[in-house]
Amino acid sequence: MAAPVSTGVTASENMTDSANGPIQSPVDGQKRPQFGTRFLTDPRKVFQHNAWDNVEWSREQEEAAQMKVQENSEPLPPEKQVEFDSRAHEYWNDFYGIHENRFFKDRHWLFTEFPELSPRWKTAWHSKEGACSREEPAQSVPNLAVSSEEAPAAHTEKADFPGVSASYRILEVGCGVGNTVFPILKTNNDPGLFVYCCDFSNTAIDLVKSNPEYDSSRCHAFVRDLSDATAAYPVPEQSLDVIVLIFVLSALHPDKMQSSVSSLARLLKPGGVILLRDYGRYDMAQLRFKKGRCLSENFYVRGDGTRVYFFTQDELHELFSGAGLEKVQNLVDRRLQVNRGKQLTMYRVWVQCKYRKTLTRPQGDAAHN
Ligand SMILES: C[S@@+](CC[C@H](N)C(=O)[O-])C[C@H]1O[C@@H](n2cnc3c(N)ncnc32)[C@H](O)[C@@H]1O
Repeated sequence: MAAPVSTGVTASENMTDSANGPIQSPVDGQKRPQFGTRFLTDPRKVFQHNAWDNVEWSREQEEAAQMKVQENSEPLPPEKQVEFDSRAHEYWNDFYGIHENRFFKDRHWLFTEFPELSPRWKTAWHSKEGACSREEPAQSVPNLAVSSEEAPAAHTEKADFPGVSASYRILEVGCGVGNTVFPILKTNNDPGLFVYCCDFSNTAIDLVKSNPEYDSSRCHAFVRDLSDATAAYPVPEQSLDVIVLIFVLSALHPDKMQSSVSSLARLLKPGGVILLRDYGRYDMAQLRFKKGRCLSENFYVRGDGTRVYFFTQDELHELFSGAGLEKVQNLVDRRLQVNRGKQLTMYRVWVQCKYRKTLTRPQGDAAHN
């Protein structure tokens, strides 16, 4: 079944439901309790529901997608590429100027998929598989990560460090207007929590700061270009427990992804994790790009000037392991969305990753054995 084709894709069309579709996949043996309830076993019944979980792709479907991408892989000329790169933040400013905070919806899946954002979560390293343990309450878990006091203040003076007394620090990069940040602040009432969030769109950050739920005693929003690996963050290296990347890495030029991920990895405490959810290869949004929108392989510019890359699991693994992080989770989430009225089928593909900074265990610490 072919994905529907539209003309003149803009960020708003292209990203509809991108982050809101429930996630299901039993990949990696991870238990994912909320999702995975509806499987399409009889293709004749496809229009009986709005969505199907964990959809298998046939080889023919994969090959057809590959061919469609191939047909539309002629890159735009270099001067256009440079313009889209140098003015990237302006295109996003325009996007938020138009949509303000009405576009991206809050995510109900956030805490089931990423319990690291929930209250009482601590970076824990003692589960048998070596993966983060979501069940362990904070009190029973040795917090092996270095504290902010011990962490080297590489980029910032301690006096300038918002949230210096916090015991759990989350940074969201590419936070937009706060559709992840505000649910975290609302749901996670841990008094030790501090949330940093940044975006290179100053329009988006102004909207975050003007939100009545913005509380500067618990949160610090700032403008920052992720792709500028030399620019400073207002936190010391090795001071963050969690970094969240939701549909943002895909907006960067592929050449800048590795240095960007590596600069983020330096901010993580040993034991800290990067959580990512982003577009997967052959997602409907990729297949519906028209000719003349391709920038380089699997990288496109939308009608409104914003850009998007479509990842494979392997590429993300390379990026995170290239930054010295180890895999906790790397899965692909394939979902079939159905427009019953128009009898359209839409194959969505997302990738979800958790990568952590290896813990360097202090010598002679029995708690770690
Ligand atoms: C698809 S939106 C996702 C927004 C938000 N994470 C969400 O899911 O609601 C991508 C966001 O990344 C931001 N962004 C794109 N490139 C960026 C960069 N180089 N540095 C920082 N933010 C960037 C955009 O301004 C936009 O807010």
